[in-house]
Amino acid sequence: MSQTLYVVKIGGNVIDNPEACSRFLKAFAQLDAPKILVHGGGKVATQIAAKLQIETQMVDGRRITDKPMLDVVTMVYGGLVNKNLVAQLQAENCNAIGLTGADGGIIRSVKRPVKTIDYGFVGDIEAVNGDQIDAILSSGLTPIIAPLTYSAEGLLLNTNADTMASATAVAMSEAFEVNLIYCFEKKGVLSDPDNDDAVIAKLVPATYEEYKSTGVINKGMIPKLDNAFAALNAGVKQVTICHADELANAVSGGAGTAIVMA
Ligand SMILES: Nc1ncnc2c1ncn2[C@@H]1O[C@H](COP(=O)(O)OP(=O)(O)O)[C@@H](O)[C@H]1O
Ligand SMILES: CC(=O)N[C@@H](CCC(=O)OP(=O)(O)O)C(=O)O
Repeated sequence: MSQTLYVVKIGGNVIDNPEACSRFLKAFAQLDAPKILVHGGGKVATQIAAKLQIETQMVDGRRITDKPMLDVVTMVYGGLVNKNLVAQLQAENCNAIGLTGADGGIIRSVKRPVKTIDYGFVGDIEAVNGDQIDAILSSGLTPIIAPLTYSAEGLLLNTNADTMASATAVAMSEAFEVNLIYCFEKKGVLSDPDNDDAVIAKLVPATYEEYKSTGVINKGMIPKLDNAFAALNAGVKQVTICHADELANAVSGGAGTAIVMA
């Protein structure tokens, strides 16, 4: 049996809350196996853009990224957020290395083609270099990956962090038993949006479709679950969606929502 690898994604609402983020990083640092952190930061990007009088426009959970917005997300994701996470992890004795998808050529994408909507500088992932990530892990480092990728033409592209986590988990499942954990500010996928304790313990595709059609599952949870099921279908061993405070329990299936095929 191959070794366990944790691929953990942390969302923008937690990153924006210093106390919650610090508790999460402590728990992440203590995971006792090779691990990768993929982070978002959408909320911080929106705040900084507003300060610069750049308006944010989201379509289907994706940010319309023109050149000024690309500059903002590059500074925020690749700089401000990524480097602060790395510094805090160093203090927790986790030897983190901050990377975008362009660093080491780890995640390449293609600029999203213009159909009805022009998303601008947004990338759709084409390839993840699992061997390069494996080499970084083998040197004892923990990659902290920002939601930016690069194209063959040399563009830097804004890329959804949930998708980056899923694609990374899939690529790494050739060499590891990958446990993919999406951490955010709720206890899991809820069967009642008004009740924060109504956590679905196990979510199968049929129930997902039903909750989607009735609107119980909506907004950002839809692409997150599409990414979760895609990862499971492509060889990732375990996928969980949980509260950022419950990472330690979620790795063993003791918290959050387990995403399962049956
Ligand atoms: N059934 C549901 N259970 C939990 N969250 C849901 C549900 N339906 C929609 N959501 C929304 O999905 C959001 C998570 O998606 P998103 O904002 O993309 O996450 P992240 O912070 O990880 O980037 C939650 O903040 C919540 O408002
Ligand atoms: C193309 C696109 O939409 N990229 C996302 C990347 C950040 C992200 O995914 O952050 P969260 O996980 O905090 O939502 C964005 O700019 O919002």
